[in-house]
Amino acid sequence: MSEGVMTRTAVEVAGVGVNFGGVRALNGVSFAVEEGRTYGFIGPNGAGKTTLFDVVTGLRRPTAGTVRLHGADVTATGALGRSRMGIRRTFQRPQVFGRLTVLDNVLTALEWHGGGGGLLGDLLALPSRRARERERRERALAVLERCGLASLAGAYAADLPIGRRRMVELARAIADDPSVLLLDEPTSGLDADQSARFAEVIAGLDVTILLVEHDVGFVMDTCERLVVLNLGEVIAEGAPAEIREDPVVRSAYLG
Ligand SMILES: Nc1ncnc2c1ncn2[C@@H]1O[C@H](COP(=O)(O)OP(=O)(O)OP(=O)(O)O)[C@@H](O)[C@H]1O
Repeated sequence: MSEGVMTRTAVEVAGVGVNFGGVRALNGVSFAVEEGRTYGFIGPNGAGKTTLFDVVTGLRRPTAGTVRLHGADVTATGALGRSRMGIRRTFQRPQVFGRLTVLDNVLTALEWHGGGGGLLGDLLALPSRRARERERRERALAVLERCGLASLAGAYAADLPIGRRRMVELARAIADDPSVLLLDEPTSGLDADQSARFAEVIAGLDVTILLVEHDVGFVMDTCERLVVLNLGEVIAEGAPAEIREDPVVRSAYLG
């Protein structure tokens, strides 16, 4: 980023804490992710990465601290409200609608934008309604193409192996141009080709990305900045090359 160019913050977490009974899953966690950047969150099992994603997406209310999305304080805003602000997420275990086809999984993401005319529009099969449906379908098919899923459009999501289900989940998450995308262990269960495709798809998006990943090679290649968590606290933040050399990170995580 050249000097004088204004950068805006997409996600800002300040002093966040989460307690589960006696367990401090997060403690005093702070960081800010600039718009359009890709940040990786790494750390050993139980470091608090998924809990942090739950806090950012509104699935869990922190016991301390604040969360800002595009500058607005959303600490008290639920997951649906944050979703309306353009935040999307994929999960450690891919969440797809197993009884829907791959195409319908993606269409569900576009459905809520409204089709014009409501129920009456459906009953009367208004031309505006049909045009809108066609537009959505084309858009969904384009996303499937981009994710290498075009030939599977008619397959039921439940019948797909995990790598494909991950791609379906990604396709659904990016279908309506989110502003912030959180990916929880996106390459888990993917083979090398699928991981490369995944990296290619997300590199082509105009979106702020936060990703949790155990595949250190993938993280180092994909992310512009890394935040390292250990026992619920941020122990380092920096560019991948700096993190690789950080002695504290090496002893806690990289070995
Ligand atoms: N619902 C819960 N109830 C009680 N403790 C929990 C709950 N969820 C997480 N924890 C605890 O909080 C800590 C952080 O867990 P979290 O799943 O966020 O870590 P993580 O970094 O995502 O781990 P992993 O890499 O294994 O997915 C752990 O000690 C975990 O056991």
